[in-house]
Amino acid sequence: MSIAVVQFGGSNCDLDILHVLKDVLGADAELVWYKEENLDRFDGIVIPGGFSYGDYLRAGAIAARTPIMNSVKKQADAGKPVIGICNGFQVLTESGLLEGALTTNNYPKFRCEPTYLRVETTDTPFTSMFRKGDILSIPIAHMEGNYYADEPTLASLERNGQVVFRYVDRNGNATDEANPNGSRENIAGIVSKRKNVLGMMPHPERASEEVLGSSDGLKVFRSMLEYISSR
Ligand SMILES: NC(=O)CC[C@H](N)C(=O)O
Repeated sequence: MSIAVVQFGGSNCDLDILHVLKDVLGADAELVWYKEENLDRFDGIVIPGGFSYGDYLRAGAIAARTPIMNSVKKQADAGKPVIGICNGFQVLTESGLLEGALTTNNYPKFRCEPTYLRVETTDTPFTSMFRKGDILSIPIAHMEGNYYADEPTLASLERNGQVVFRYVDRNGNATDEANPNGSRENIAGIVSKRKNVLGMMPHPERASEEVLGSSDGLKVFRSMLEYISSR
């Protein structure tokens, strides 16, 4: 089993993801440069956070048009699991692999802070090891993390069980105060209709070891690895 960690010019969470996959979880993973056009040899893909191409135009807009994204789409169509974290989530919406868009935070500054997330569904390759309603402590670090989708899209995401994480307070309530960026319905992460593509703004790789203050994010990667083994 091998996981591809995609690298664009300006990615900056790539090595953190690699560390978690290889050193913390003992998985086989490697960095793959954005010019790569064939990802057939990989069983899963992670698109890490960062500032790909300086966030010019819109965060993720240029990365979405690089050669590797055609191969990411091909692998997603084949049912392989794909996770986009923060800038990776932005790349996935810009590529059309996920619905909606990430817009500028309602308070238009870069925000880097711990958040609480509620697990809304365990019926995905990325959350099977959680329990529904689990409250996780996972930090955010972004300026364009304000999730937007129109009403019909929000309704269908809800109906299909595609909303995976919501921003909540420490008691698990999805209040306005707990929403760090103005995301519609406190949405912090969604999956594709087929559920094998996850986008989330918070950084599970920054909450994957106790020494970092939380290891709540680790089960996202462990769930993905288990899903790959069971395919
Ligand atoms: N940490 C990140 O991936 C940041 C994402 C993006 N550059 C933003 O600020 O919105």
